[in-house]
Amino acid sequence: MSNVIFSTQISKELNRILDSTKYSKLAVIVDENTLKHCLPLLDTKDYKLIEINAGEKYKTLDTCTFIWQKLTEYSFDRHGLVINLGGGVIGDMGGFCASTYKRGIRFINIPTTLLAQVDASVGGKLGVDFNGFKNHIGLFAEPEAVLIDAIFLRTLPENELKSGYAEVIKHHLIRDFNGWNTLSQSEFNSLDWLEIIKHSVKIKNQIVSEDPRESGLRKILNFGHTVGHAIESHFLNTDEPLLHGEAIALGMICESHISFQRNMISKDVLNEITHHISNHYKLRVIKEEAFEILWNLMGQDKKNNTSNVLAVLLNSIGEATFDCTISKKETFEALNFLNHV
Ligand SMILES: NC(=O)c1ccc[n+]([C@@H]2O[C@H](COP(=O)([O-])OP(=O)(O)OC[C@H]3O[C@@H](n4cnc5c(N)ncnc54)[C@H](O)[C@@H]3O)[C@@H](O)[C@H]2O)c1
Ligand SMILES: O=C(O)C(=O)C[C@@H](O)[C@H](O)[C@H](O)COP(=O)(O)O
Ligand SMILES: [Zn+2]
Repeated sequence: MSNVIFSTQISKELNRILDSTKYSKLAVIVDENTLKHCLPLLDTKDYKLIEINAGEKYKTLDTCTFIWQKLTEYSFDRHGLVINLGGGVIGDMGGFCASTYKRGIRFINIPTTLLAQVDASVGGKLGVDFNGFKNHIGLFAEPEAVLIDAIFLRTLPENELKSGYAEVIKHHLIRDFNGWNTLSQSEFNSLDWLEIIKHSVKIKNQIVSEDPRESGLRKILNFGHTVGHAIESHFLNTDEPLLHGEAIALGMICESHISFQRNMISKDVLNEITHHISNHYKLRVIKEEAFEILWNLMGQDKKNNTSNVLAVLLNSIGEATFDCTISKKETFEALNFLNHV
């Protein structure tokens, strides 16, 4: 379970932690946006800056090589400390690089996007994309601490805020029926982000503490991701890539459709979920020729067993079930449903 600290004085809080931690050298990993918008909110001294390119398409082993090269150039030893200042890409990749450098040095996450604050910075899943497959190379390792301050959201573009909101929707759909009723009736622009972040972190931490290495229950945090990751990967290198949360939102519609087809949820529930998602996200038409490509991408999902594509389905709002084998036929029907929402 991650050690999450909520603060409204991020700089002070970080300095307090650094003052009480022994380390030989300090590195801060940023991308061009967090360099501009987030680093100025900290007054940390004596650190080496490692700047990478922003965005999912740089979540690769090549960027890891660059980070490992920098740590080596700066002569980091095993007592070095890394701060990941950024969204989920920096958190996943910076944590992976730290955890593998000289067999592992410590890292602190300072998530600066809604998505990273509600989901990615918590739970210890680290890694990078590989050969077009999401998070294909990685490991589990916990940060020393996760420092969350909603002040970072002030500079976050609206589409990135909405991307993070998809994981909030997910947390409610898998675990919180009452919360969903409130959330789905609220105006997006009047949501209290700090409360939302705290609630999502609580849900995620509860699940992760029961099953840190995803041998069972933790798989429910992957609702929407079997189809969603395939959609995200497929569009990543096109002119119209989707953000992670945007793809997961579409994946949640598809996986809800499969749940409906199996009489696990009613038509009304499917409509309610689809309506809420389509109100917040621009839906994408996926050409039928691409269905087969998506199915092949799903063939590499980390939840699968040797012969089946496995997904998380809903029994009702607030209750999810994992290890459900999904067929190609019902997946294509779900994609077809998505195309006609
Ligand atoms: N490890 C996990 O449990 C977990 C959970 C969910 C998602 N993820 C991963 O997280 C990644 C997505 O994370 P993300 O949505 O944060 O993407 P991201 O890290 O690419 O950040 C989104 C964009 O926002 C910019 N940005 C960051 N903070 C900003 C700020 N405060 N102001 C202005 N701009 C800012 C970034 O530079 C980037 O361009 C995906 O790779 C996904 O697979 C991991
Ligand atoms: O923490 C988890 O467990 C999750 O599944 C959270 C997801 O939102 C996240 O996108 C995660 O990185 C997906 O994991 P993966 O194992 O399918 O790559
Ligand atoms: Zn996700």
